[in-house]
Amino acid sequence: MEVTARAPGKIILAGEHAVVHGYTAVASSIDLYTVFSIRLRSDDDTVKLKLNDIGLDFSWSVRRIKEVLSHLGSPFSSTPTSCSLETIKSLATLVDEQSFPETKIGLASGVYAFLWLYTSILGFKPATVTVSSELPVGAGLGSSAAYCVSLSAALLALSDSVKLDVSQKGWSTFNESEAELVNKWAFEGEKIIHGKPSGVDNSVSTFGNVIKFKSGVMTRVNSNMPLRMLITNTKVGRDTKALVANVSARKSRHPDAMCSVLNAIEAISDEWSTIIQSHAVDDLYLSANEEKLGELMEMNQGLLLSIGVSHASIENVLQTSMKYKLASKLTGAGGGGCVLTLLPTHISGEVIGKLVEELGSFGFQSFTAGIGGKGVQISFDHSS
Ligand SMILES: Nc1ncnc2c1ncn2[C@@H]1O[C@H](COP(=O)(O)OP(=O)(O)OP(=O)(O)O)[C@@H](O)[C@H]1O
Ligand SMILES: C[C@@](O)(CCO)CC(=O)[O-]
Ligand SMILES: [Mg+2]
Repeated sequence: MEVTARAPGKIILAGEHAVVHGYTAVASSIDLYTVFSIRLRSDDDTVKLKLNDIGLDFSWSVRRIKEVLSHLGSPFSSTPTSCSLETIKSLATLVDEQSFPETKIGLASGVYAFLWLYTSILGFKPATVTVSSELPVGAGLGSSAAYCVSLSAALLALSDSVKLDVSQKGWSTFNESEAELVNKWAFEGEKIIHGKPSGVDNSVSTFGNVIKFKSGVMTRVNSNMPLRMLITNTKVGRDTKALVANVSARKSRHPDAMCSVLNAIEAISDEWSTIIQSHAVDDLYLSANEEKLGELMEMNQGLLLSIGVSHASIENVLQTSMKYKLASKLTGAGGGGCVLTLLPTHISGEVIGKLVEELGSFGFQSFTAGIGGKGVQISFDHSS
């Protein structure tokens, strides 16, 4: 039997970085998914990992993984546990033995997260594991969270901690407490990749839709607005862990100024969630609200610039969209990656086409995605 789990990426509508420091953010899932498939094997004694998006394959013998990790007493699938620094060093040994290419070394933490979640949840069972994603990796759309959530979901589906109806056909969802367990394990994986994640990305990937997130607590937001965003990938590579660490360093150098900025960001997030929950009584009301959201995005972007996470490529997208009187902000950790441009209902397809073309002339890639769909889902294939 093969188990497949898929988890969505996300956009942060307001509040990235501030949320790491206990201030509110608002985020939404998007209909682009990361998919993990796991097939347990009895004919082989290896754990094989195929990372299709980054073109890397790994194969560890179960004996070797046990040698390095069995003292930890795994599996402990019902008790999400943090990976210690010492264990990360052991995981690095397992990865180094497979001669990780130097040029892709930034991606190694994802493999550490895989090994940690795999052995903690399933123990030492041979399997072939494959991942592929519709999300750009490391571009602000929550690829790391979608990776950790879909992996945790597939592993838990094979563990004793979750009892699913494996005869179900097609995609099915977890119940609330199972989803909570998936989310907690995914957070442990995110910690290995990010260093200090707030938990917003794994929560929105697990539960889907629009959420508000503050100090580790998620609140569902019932959005009543037809939101449309153009997502532009500047294709400038960046690393969430480094950007989050830089903001923390700036906060310790300028605690008062940073506190004011982060409070201002929280006010923007709160206003965002109030506006999208309100019911538009007519077109005039809707376009007034769209205008307000555009202004909030401009203000949020200005504050993100002030905390040092914008980038020349992001500013380029802002300037270009401004020519079309459209508001934009970075999404996710910034430093490159993706930018959101609000597409109000009145804007014509022709204008959007021109903007996309102009952004394309800089080498950027723009696309739209469905906003606010389902969270993590699971399916079982008995055909082999
Ligand atoms: N499909 C994938 N295959 C392999 N590794 C992945 C995949 N998706 C994510 N990763 C891991 O996640 C890391 C990227 O995470 P990072 O947090 O830097 O960016 P992001 O999650 O896309 O953006 P943000 O956190 O700003 O939303 C990669 O370096 C890799 O370790
Ligand atoms: C930059 C950040 O706020 C959002 C990344 O999508 C980090 C986090 O919340 O973990
Ligand atoms: Mg991430």
